[in-house]
Amino acid sequence: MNTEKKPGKFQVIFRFLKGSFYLFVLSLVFSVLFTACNALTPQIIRYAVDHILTGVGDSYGRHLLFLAAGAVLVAAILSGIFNYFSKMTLAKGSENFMKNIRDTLFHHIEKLPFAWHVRHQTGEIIQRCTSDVEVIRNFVCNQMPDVFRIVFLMVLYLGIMFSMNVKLSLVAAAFIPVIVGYSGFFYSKIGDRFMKADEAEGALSSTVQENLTGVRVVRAFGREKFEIDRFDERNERFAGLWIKLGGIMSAYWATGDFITGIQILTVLVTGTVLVVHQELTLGEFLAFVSYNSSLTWPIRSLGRILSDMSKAGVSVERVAYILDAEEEKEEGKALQPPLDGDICFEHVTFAYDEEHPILEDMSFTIPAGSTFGILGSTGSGKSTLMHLLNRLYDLPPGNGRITIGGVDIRDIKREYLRAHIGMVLQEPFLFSRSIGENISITEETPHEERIHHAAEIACVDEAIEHFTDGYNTIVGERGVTLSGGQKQRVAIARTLMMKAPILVFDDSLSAVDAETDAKIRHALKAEMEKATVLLISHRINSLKQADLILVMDKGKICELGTHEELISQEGIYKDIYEIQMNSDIRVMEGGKKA
Ligand SMILES: Nc1ncnc2c1ncn2[C@@H]1O[C@H](COP(=O)(O)OP(=O)(O)OP(=O)(O)O)[C@@H](O)[C@H]1O
Repeated sequence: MNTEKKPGKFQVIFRFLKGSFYLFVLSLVFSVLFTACNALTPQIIRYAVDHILTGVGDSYGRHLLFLAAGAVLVAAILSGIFNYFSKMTLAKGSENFMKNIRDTLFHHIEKLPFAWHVRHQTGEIIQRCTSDVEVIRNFVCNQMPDVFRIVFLMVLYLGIMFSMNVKLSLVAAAFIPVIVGYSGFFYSKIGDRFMKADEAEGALSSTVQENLTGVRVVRAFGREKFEIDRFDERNERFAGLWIKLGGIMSAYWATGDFITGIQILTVLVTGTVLVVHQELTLGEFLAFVSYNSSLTWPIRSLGRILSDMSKAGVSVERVAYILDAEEEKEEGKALQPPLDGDICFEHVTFAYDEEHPILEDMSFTIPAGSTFGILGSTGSGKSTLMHLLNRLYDLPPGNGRITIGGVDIRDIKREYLRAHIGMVLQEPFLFSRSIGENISITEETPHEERIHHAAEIACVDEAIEHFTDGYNTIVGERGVTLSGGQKQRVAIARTLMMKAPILVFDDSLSAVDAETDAKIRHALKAEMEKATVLLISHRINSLKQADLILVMDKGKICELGTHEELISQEGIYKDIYEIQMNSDIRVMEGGKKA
């Protein structure tokens, strides 16, 4: 059990502030200076009204007026400069902060075990890495500095206001808890509605995404009307939720404006009375009104920011969930032995979860340099054997062992093991890059000749040269669409580039016609003479040249032998052989008649 104490929410955030914390501090210092400069202007106005206005007719008065105008100008220039540096350092700090989060998340996700990726939906992970990270960015880079700035502004302005007139300040300040409380309460109540609208947006965009990626299925099954109706229904729900929200928000703004209006009105009336009673000078009154109106917007937004900030906690938890997931650890001896020996499965028993055993007590040996065929019904556990061989999953202690050249693979460094086992999967994944880049993905310095040679062995060179851009043709959404068979062959070429001593073909020729399949296998055998080849296939024709063939069913070994041995005895292999031979004959006869 992991006894390490999990970091608290703020610790999670602080680790990303490394290297940029000083920028946030600088930004706050500039923001303080900016606010202080802004606070000067009403004081200059106050002085001008109380001391200059009466004597502006004489030259001394005019001199003072110019000084006051100059002071306002200097305050405006300084405030502009401080504002610029405050925003600039904040932007720099924010980008560094975001870069740190993105780097950490991506590097961490790359190192998470395969099982973790299987258990989690890609969409969910992407949402945590985008939307939740955005909420955290907003919290750290906007909301926290805003709260600091607003609180400082309130303390400074209220301090100045109280120093001018306590009575009027008490009247103005009495409204602050009402305004902050009102917007805070409102946003905390409306939060659920925003969440529902966000979910509706998610549902709407996933409908669009599914339809774009699954356009062929939609057309082939004539589901356009159904999909359009589904989209319309979701679109309507989404629009409905936002219209309702729009109504509620309008009421909120109107009520907020009303409360603020009442506050300004009260300050105006009280201030006028105080001026009339000579408890306040005209200049002080004007400065007071100016400070009061400068406080209105920040105070109104404070409640919203505070209530929004509570959402960041959930997002931090969602991102921390990914960061807390344990990376793949090397627990064995991390050896790097030569991998050209026999591969032995010894009493291998395995289950992905406790309830469903997948492999049961499987023991067999794959002689070094041989071609080893595996046949079995779907779901019988063939790919699982390969997951174990590649250490995508480790065999728990007591569940048997797998050795290569006598070394338990749990003691072989994962990275090394995987770099020496070339895997070609049934549904290969190609990156949205050029075909050449896809083939040479494992090469530090791609070599054109080697790329072409690998493509030739995989029988895909002609097809590639047929494209206008040849090996520079981009694969995927931005480029050409390769057929299933072409993709499989590009993936084979990619694996051949590894020059791995062990090659696994997991039903990876299923989309290739029988003739090309045979051609590829012969070329492969000639090229990779010494390699141990594991060939998983449903086609007897592909398997029959193998040195040994393992037949499995429901996670158990049923038969093991050469093609000749297996067809000379009753069993699954012979049954499948006969079915496939008969259907081949029927196809040939059909062809002749036609
Ligand atoms: N990562 C996984 N997590 C949980 N269960 C899995 C996982 N991979 C496969 N299984 C389950 O294990 C069983 C064996 O799957 P496996 O892919 O090994 O079969 P297979 O013989 O290769 O099938 P096919 O010929 O259809 O590819 C199946 O029931 C499958 O649902």
